[in-house]
Amino acid sequence: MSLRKGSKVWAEDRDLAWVAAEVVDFVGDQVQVATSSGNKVVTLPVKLFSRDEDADHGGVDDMTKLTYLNEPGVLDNLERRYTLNEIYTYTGSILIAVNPFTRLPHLYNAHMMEQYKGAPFGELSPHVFAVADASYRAMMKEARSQSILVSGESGAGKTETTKLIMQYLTFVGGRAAGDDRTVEQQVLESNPLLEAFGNARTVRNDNSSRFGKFVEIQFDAIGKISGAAIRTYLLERSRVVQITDGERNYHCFYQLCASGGDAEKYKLGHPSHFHYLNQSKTYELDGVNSAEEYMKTIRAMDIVGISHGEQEAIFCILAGILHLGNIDFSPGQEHDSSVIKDQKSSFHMEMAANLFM
Ligand SMILES: Nc1ncnc2c1ncn2[C@@H]1O[C@H](COP(=O)(O)OP(=O)(O)OP(=O)(O)O)[C@@H](O)[C@H]1O
Repeated sequence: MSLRKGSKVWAEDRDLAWVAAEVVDFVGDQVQVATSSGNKVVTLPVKLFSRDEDADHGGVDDMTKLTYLNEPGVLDNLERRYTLNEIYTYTGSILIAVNPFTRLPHLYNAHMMEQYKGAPFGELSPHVFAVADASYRAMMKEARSQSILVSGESGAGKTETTKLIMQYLTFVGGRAAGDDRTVEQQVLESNPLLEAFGNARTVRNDNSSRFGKFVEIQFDAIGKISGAAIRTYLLERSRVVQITDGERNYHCFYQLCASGGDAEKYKLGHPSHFHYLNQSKTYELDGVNSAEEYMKTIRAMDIVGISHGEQEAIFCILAGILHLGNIDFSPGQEHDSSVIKDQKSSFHMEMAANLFM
């Protein structure tokens, strides 16, 4: 990059990451810049990046249209768009989504899905439906499987984005609604189910997926959904027995504790009574009712075809785990031996043993 007095640049900033600046002088092999925040900074030329002073106020919808494709330019463009609630931006065929942390229902309704259906990629505003549609069309045209990779740091919005992609694909590949247990309904209901058993509150995300997943949706020759398979990877198992303050165990445990009759049946109560849940004092999630979530989990199990017998077996295991966590031991008479500590521990041991039978 060739610099001269008056060159518009981006300079590093400890608080803002990057700040707009202008070259005012040269000091030996260093450059002095005046930043938009009113500071004068002396730095090496390699630490400065060209800045487009005439950048569109609202940003550009594809990063490839930026005059200078550098990190500060990209971040500035995303910020300009985000301020206007434009959370999606392309970089060629890649879609960048910035988490809005607020519901934007107008972006995802049936009307929007209809709009993106069959529209050439890039013709409409950047959108996750456009990516899903492009892969659906490519599959139909080339008769070959397509993959969509969703990546980002924790809390970036991968789970929500994946659900939107699945929603769109079931929209374009669904059949006229019949009963509740169509393949597309089963595909969609797999989400609340996986989230109940594999998602938990972390310090970064109230609904953090603690596993990876590969979702496969199969289509027939005319583009209708014919089947689906979901493979999960690397569930964070240690969370079942150990959680840090501010975080939670898997949602399913709190749901079962709030289930009313079922909780009584398994001799459960408030999460604060169970060691595997009370290591953290966070029991509730903002805007989430565990009893209602329990009903949703049961409904999802029904729809994906988990029998009532299997459901009961699953809940017995969950309750058994909670009881198991409440068993305490104390040193026994013999060297290196242990005995059940007290009546309470005996009760939980008996419960766990019965539930695991
Ligand atoms: N498109 C969106 N519209 C509205 N809210 C969103 C959107 N994407 C993400 N969010 C919000 O951000 C939260 C975190 O998103 P999400 O769980 O999808 O992140 P993630 O990348 O899957 O995180 P993790 O890796 O921890 O599982 C969601 O619970 C939701 O509140």
